[in-house]
Amino acid sequence: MRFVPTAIADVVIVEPDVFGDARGFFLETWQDEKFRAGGIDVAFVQDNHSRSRQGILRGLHYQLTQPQGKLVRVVTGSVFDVAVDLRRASPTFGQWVGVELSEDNHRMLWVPPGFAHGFYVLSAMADFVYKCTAAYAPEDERCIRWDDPDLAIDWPVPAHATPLVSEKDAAGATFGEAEVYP
Ligand SMILES: Cc1cn([C@H]2C[C@H](O)[C@@H](COP(=O)(O)OP(=O)(O)O[C@H]3O[C@@H](C)C(=O)[C@@H](O)[C@H]3O)O2)c(=O)[nH]c1=O
Repeated sequence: MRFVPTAIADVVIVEPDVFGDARGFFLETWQDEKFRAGGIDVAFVQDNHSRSRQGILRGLHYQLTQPQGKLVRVVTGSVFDVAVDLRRASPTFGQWVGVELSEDNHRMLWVPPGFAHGFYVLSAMADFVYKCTAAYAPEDERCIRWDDPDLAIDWPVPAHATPLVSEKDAAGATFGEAEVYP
């Protein structure tokens, strides 16, 4: 299990050991002691699974007073996954990291509390699964537009294509007007 730092401290790529054999493969997706040793010392209270078609973009989501840390991965297909630092006191406030997660690279991304999160589906279909450190609280949920010009996220969207987003996500706030963390 490797814990690979990203350009934003606290956002970590996790590369599990994948044990392939004649039957297929085996990997650990969570192991308390190993993740703690890797700096991810948290307790999870909810697991989620979403399925999306190619071109779908979900995000950028966060919960304001009940922030969720998320350990995210892809079990079918591939996505471009993004975490945005919304901690005003952070030296990387307003910066983002993007990582391709796929069924082939088996990578996970640790998105700590204090970040907005979203992903764009690169494959025909993607099954996205993740663990959360706080329960879903719809009244606490906030959304920043994926294409906010100040964030300037370099989504790998093909020329002349526009990501497909939910009505809720299309109505997201700008980064400038969004409520953020201290
Ligand atoms: C997120 C969530 C949604 N739902 C319901 C509400 C709604 O009817 C339906 C779809 O919800 P949404 O449109 O918010 O789903 P979705 O756009 O997939 O929301 C997710 O996006 C990614 C990027 C994240 O980071 C997650 O934390 C979460 O916000 O599922 C739950 O019951 N529990 C949950 O934890």
